[in-house]
Amino acid sequence: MSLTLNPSPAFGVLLVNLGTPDEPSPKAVKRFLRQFLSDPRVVDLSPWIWQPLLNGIILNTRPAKVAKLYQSVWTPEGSPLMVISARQAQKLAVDLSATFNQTIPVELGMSYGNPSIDAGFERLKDQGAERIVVLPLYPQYSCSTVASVFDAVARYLKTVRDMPQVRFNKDYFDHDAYIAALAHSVTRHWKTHGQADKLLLSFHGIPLRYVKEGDPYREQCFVTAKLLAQKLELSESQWQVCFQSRFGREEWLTPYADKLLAELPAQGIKSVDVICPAFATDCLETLEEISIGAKETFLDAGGSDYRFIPCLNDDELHIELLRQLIQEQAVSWAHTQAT
Ligand SMILES: C=CC1=C(C)c2cc3[nH]c(cc4nc(cc5[nH]c(cc1n2)c(C)c5CCC(=O)O)C(CCC(=O)O)=C4C)c(C)c3C=C
Ligand SMILES: [Fe+2]
Ligand SMILES: [Fe+2]
Repeated sequence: MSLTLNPSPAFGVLLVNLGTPDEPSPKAVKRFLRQFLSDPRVVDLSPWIWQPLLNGIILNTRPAKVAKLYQSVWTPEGSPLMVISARQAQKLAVDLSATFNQTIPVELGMSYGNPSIDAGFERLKDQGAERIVVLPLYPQYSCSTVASVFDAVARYLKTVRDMPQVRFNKDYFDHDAYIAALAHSVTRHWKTHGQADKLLLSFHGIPLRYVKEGDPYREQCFVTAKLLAQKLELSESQWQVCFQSRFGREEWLTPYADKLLAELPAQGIKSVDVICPAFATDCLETLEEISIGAKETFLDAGGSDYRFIPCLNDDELHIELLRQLIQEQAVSWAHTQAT
C-alpha cells in the first residue's frame, strides 16, 4: 500500500562509474585521459612534477595507442562501459519503482567524461528528486575511485543554493548479495565451459604506496576473494588473487596479472578461469586487457585453456544487489512506501 502524499519521488539514485571517452578517436581519448589523469586522487604526485610529464609526454603518446584498444572493443551503440551502465540504470529504475510503488528516477554520472556527475544531479533535480542516493559502482573502496566520486559530489553541492539531501554508499566488498551474484556468474560459467585448474581473481591495481598510506583497497579485495572462494567451496590451491592495469613506474599491488599468467603454465596450471570482481561493468580493462591481451600471454607461455568470465553487468542478481544497496540507504526516507 502506498501512503505517498507528495507526487515527487521519495528519492532519486545517482549511479556513478569511472567514465569513458565519447568516441574511440585519439582526440577524444586525449580529452578523457587529461581529465582522468589530472585528478589528484588518481595520481597524487605534485602537479609541478606531474603536469609537465602528463602534458609533455603521456598525452602525446598514449591516446593514439589507447584509441586503437578502444576501437577493438567499441560497439555500434558506443563504449561498452557506457552501453552496459545505461542498461543497469534502466533495469534498476524498474526494480526500485516496483519496490517503492512509485517512480524512482535513476541517472548515470561519470567521474570523467559524459554524462558528468553534475549532469546526473541536475537530471534528478529536474525529475523532482530532493533526496539522492549516490552509489559508486566500485565494490572495493579506494581513494583513487570512491573518494574521487565523493570529491565530485561535494564540488557539485558547493555550486547550488538549495542542496539535496545525500546518502553515499562507500563500498560493498563483503555484501552477501554481491558475493552471491559473483558466485552465480562463476557457476553458470562452469556449467557451460567446465571448471579450469584455477580461478584467477583479477582486481584493478593501485600504487602500493596508496595502501601503505591507509587505502583499504587491497584488504577489501582479499576479503571479497576469500568470501567468494568459500561460497564456491574452493580449496586454497584452486584460486588466486592478482592485480591488473598497472600504470607508470611505481610499484603497484602484486602479483601482477600479466606476470602471473606468464608463470602459471610452468607451475602445471594449464587452464584458468578469470573473473574481474572490482569491475561492475565490462570495459576496456576487462574486454581488451584481460579477455584478449592476458589470454595471449597465458597461451604463449604454454597454457592450453583461458576463459574470461564476464562482469556482473546487467545480470539479474547484480541488479538485485544494487536494488538492495539503494534500499538499505533509502529505507528511512521511504519506509512508508516500501512494499
Ligand atoms: C593512473 C592511475 C590509475 C589508477 C590509480 C586507477 C585505479 C582504478 N581504475 C579503475 C577502473 C577503471 N580504470 C579504467 C581505465 C583506466 N585506468 C587508468 C589508470 C588508473 N586507474 C587509465 C590510464 C585508464 C584508461 C585506459 C588506459 O589509458 O590504459 C577503466 C575503463 C574505462 C573504459 O573506458 O572502459 C575502469 C573501469 C579502478 C576500479 C581503480 C582502482 C581500484
Ligand atoms: Fe583504472
Ligand atoms: Fe589497461
